[in-house]
Amino acid sequence: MSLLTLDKMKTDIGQYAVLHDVSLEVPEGGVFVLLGRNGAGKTTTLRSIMGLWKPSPGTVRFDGDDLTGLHTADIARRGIAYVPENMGIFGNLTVEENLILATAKGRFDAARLNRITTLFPALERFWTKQAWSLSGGQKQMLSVARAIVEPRRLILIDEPTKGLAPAIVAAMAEAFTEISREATILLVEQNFHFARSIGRDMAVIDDGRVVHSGTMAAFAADKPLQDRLLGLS
Ligand SMILES: Nc1ncnc2c1ncn2[C@@H]1O[C@H](COP(=O)(O)OP(=O)(O)OP(=O)(O)O)[C@@H](O)[C@H]1O
Repeated sequence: MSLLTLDKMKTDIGQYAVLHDVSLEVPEGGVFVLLGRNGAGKTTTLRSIMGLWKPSPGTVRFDGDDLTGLHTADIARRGIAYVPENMGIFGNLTVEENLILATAKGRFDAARLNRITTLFPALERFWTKQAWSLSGGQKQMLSVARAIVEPRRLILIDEPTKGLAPAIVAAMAEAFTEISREATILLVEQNFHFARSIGRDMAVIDDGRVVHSGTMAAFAADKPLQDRLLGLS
C-alpha cells in the first residue's frame, strides 16, 4: 500500500481552476520528486495535501486514512510536515527558538536534537543567532530542521535548492538522503541534477495534471521524454 495517495484531485484557487486531475501514489520511504515547469501546479499540490487549499473533488489518503477536508493542524498531527518555498522561519527569533517553536511540547528530545545538529552542524554554531542573520543555505537547513524536530512519516519540501550555491546543494542532498531513511520525502524541485541524485520515484505535473510517473532512473535515462515534459535542453 502507498503511504500517500492522491486521487483525481482538483483544486480551484478563487475563480481559477489550477489542478485539474492530480493522481499520485507515493510509496513509503525514500525521496519522491515532483517535477514540472513553472506554474504547473506543484506548490498547489503540496498545499492541497496540507489542507491549505481544499481540493474538490478528489481525495487525499495517508496511510489508509482519508485526510480530505481536515484542518491543516490535524493533518500535521498525523505526521506530515511542510517546508514551504518561503521556508516559514521567524527571522527575529534565534535558531534555538525557531526549533523549540516547532516541537510539540516546547522542549527538545535529546536524541532528535543530536541528529539535527549532526545533519546540519551550522545550526549548532549559530544556535543563539537570529535567523535573519543566517545565509540562504543555513536558513533552508533551519526550515528543514524544524520539520524533523518531531518524528514525521512524510515531509513535503518545496524547492529547497533555489538560489543556493553548488556546495550547499550537495550538502542538502546528503542530508535529504539521510532523512529519507526514516521518513518519506515528497520533494518539489526545479534543479533536475539535484532531483535525479536523490529521487527514487518521480512524477511530472503539467498544467494541473500528472502527465508522467515512474522511477527516477528510467526518467533520467530518457532524454527525449525529459525534453518533451520539462523542456530541458
Ligand atoms: N493565490 C493564487 N491566486 C491565483 N492563482 C494562483 C495562486 N497561487 C497559484 N496560482 C496559479 O496557479 C498555477 C500553479 O501555481 P503553483 O505555484 O502551484 O505552480 P508551481 O508548479 O509550483 O510553479 P513554480 O515552480 O513557478 O512555483 C499558476 O498559474 C499560478 O499563477
